[in-house]
Amino acid sequence: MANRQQPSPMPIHKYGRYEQVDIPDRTWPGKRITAAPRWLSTDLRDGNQSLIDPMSPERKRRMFDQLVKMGYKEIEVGFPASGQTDFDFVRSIIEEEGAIPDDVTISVLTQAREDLIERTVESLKGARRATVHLYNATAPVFRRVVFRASRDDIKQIAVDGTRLVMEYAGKLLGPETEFGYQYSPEIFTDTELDFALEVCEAVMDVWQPGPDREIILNLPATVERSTPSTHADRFEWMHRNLSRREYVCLSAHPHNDRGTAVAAAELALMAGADRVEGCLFGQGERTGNVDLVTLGMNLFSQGVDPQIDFSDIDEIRRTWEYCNQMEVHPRHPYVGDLVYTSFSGSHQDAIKKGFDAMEADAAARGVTVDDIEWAVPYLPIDPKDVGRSYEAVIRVNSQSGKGGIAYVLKNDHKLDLPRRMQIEFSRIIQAKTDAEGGEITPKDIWAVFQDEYLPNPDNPWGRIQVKTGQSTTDTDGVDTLTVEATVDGRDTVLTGSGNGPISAFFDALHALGIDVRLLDYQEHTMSEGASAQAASYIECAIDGQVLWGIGIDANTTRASLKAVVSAVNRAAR
Ligand SMILES: CC(=O)SCCNC(=O)CCNC(=O)[C@H](O)C(C)(C)COP(=O)(O)OP(=O)(O)OC[C@H]1O[C@@H](n2cnc3c(N)ncnc32)[C@H](O)[C@@H]1OP(=O)(O)O
Ligand SMILES: CC(C)C(=O)C(=O)O
Ligand SMILES: [Mg+2]
Repeated sequence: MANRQQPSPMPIHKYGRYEQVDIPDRTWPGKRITAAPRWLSTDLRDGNQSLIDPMSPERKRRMFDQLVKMGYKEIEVGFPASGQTDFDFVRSIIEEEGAIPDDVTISVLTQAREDLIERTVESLKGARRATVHLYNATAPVFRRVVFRASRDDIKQIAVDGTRLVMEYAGKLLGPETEFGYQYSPEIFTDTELDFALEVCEAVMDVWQPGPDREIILNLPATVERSTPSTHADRFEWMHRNLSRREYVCLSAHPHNDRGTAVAAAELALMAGADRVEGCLFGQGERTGNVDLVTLGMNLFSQGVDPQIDFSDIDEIRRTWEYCNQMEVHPRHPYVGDLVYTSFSGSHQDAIKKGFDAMEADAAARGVTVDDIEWAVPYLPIDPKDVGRSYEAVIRVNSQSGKGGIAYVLKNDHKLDLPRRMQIEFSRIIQAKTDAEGGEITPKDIWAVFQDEYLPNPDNPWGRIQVKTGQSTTDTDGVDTLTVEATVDGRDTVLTGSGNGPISAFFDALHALGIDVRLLDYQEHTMSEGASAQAASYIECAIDGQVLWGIGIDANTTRASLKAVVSAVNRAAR
């Protein structure tokens, strides 16, 4: 197979490759995620620190309440030593009775510097459950460029930091606080694995994890620099090699620099991680942290409970947009304006068939569509489950086909057009979208449909308007029909006979010189109850043309006569 790509002028010599992990008996590729991990939202820390205008206390509070409402039990609420705003925010939620539910742990981040650690621990006084999260970068470039220090010096920063956290927690926090500890070897993804392990072990030697004394070891992809598979290999390696593993909560913190943070988080879970840190809608430094909404919804779409409530995704999004002063992209998974919308014909056709099949399957089993497995093509989840309506599912433009248009008519107007009529009407819409470009709204589709097939009260047209019709059947089964109508503007009484009302009407129309032959006829009720309307569809050959007509009436005979008139009027239009 030929590949005609040519070398580019890009300066590729500037970049090295990431290290692969020698782990030939890796197990993660065969694993599945069958339960939700522990989640930590870092919207108020990693998310907040990357905003042009960090959240005001009021915005922070809105975001915090939203996260609690959704069900997050671990929330990183800030970097209290960064300044008064974060410190005061942490104090405000601790001091306000009931602001932090008893089962929610708040967490705060600090560098491994004594003055910062003291201030950080101080911010947590009186908290019910709190974790201090300490980090220092461990990767070679950071050792050389940022800290200008050896491996041992870097390990010592982590060890000393851990000891200081414990000392200040002992001094400043009372017994009312269930105190936890988290350590992150920042830039884990570029750190030599043996060194990352060495630092984590040294930190554990200080913290002494054991029964009822876990340690959270968070291995951040501070800058995402490898494929998700290598990220997973690194997690599996740490998972296998860490001592005291049963007391370690192994946590992933993927960033999205290569656009694969979600995959990296999922593969890390398959490789042994217990917990994921991220932000709603992928907010965070540079390209963002891993998107907690996508991760949670990915689980949901596989029938795994994310243990987070996404049922009103638009409310979550509105709060997020207000707090971050940013907008969610229209293509953002599960939430963007366009993600449950299909414009293209073959997609719309499949979606319509999918909805129809769901209804039929549910009816056959005597249950509702919500009781059976979701199986609508092109829609990975039921939009209703996140509070979206079906209205936007199908939108029509020049890329659309009959299925989409038929879906709009069925969904909005309860008209289930026969297949050949769908084709006929879609050509009419196609001509309009080709001529005018852009999207045609459901309202416009309906206006075109009414004008084309139904007596349009705003713009009446056509040779014939039926007023009343009466048929009688004699003992031989011959129907005689009398129709009061306006023909070419004059009131007229038409009569005819045949083996049913439709053929009797055709007979009457022959008297006007109209040659009609029936090709197909279908009808259905549009609603239930006393005021139920019926829709009749008729396909006729009229003076050499093949055309559809539709009639809507509470009486099925009148509906069929109107359908004939619709087709006849169209033939003469
Ligand atoms: C990957 C991440 O997201 S990490 C979190 C990053 N978030 C933030 O930084 C937001 C909050 N930070 C801040 O407000 C400020 O950085 C402060 C108040 C904490 C500290 O400010 P400053 O005292 O001015 O220090 P600055 O931020 O410039 O830090 C640089 C110094 O800290 C050292 N340092 C950086 N990280 C760490 C660490 N984790 N532990 C110990 N020392 C560290 C650097 O080597 C440098 O030291 P040097 O001055 O001796 O060269
Ligand atoms: C502080 C750490 C966990 C971090 O945000 C990162 O490394 O990305
Ligand atoms: Mg981060």
